[in-house]
Amino acid sequence: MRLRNKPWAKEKIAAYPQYVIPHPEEYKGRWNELFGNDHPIHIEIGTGKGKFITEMAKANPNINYIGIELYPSVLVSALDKLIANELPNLRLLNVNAKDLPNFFAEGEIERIYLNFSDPWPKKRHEKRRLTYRSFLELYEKVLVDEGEIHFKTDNQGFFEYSLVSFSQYGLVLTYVSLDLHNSDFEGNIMTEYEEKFSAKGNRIYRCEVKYPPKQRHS
Ligand SMILES: C[S@@+](CC[C@H](N)C(=O)[O-])C[C@H]1O[C@@H](n2cnc3c(N)ncnc32)[C@H](O)[C@@H]1O
Repeated sequence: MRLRNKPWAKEKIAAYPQYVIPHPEEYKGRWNELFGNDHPIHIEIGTGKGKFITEMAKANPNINYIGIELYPSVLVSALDKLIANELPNLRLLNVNAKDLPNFFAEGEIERIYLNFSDPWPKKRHEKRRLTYRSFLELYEKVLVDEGEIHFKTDNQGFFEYSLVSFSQYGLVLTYVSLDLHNSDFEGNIMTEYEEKFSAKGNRIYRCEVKYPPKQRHS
């Protein structure tokens, strides 16, 4: 995707190492030193242009947020929002989620947000879906005991697939809405894709799942 890898985007990201952390592996196990506190860390995978994570960070100063996005040309919009807001509890990473355990220690993350992840509808692309089993394994490596995934999408097929994938992995469903914008869920923060799809009249699906307690060794 040449369009998504424009050099100007990489240059802009490189100019703000205080916001888009250039070598995140150096902070593995000590992200709270970077934030300067022991607040819980929530990450969004596929943060896109950053509306959700920026608004979440503004609304919840006692939670540290990290937005993870693969494409520099998309992440620059999230960076612009962070520059404009100077939020001490938000940082961005220009990395691939498949490398998460290189950047975070076991139990370092409390919650993962997956918002409007690419559905990859073709069966042969199943392994690329961010709710595929191998990703659930990666998330488990970095999450706290009984860590959570909060997931929303407008794609019914992808939502149903993800519920099955979560269940087969042993995750416990703690919340589900089959029509988020017509539910009693309070405090929803819309993402860029959510605004676009709901304006078209698409229904939004949302769920929360948590990992079962980790095995304790005596
Ligand atoms: C459909 S967009 C949704 C963006 C945003 N969450 C929203 O709701 O507006 C999905 C985003 O996930 C990013 N993405 C997909 N796979 C990823 C991965 N393995 N690691 C990091 N980002 C990824 C894509 O580059 C894209 O920006």
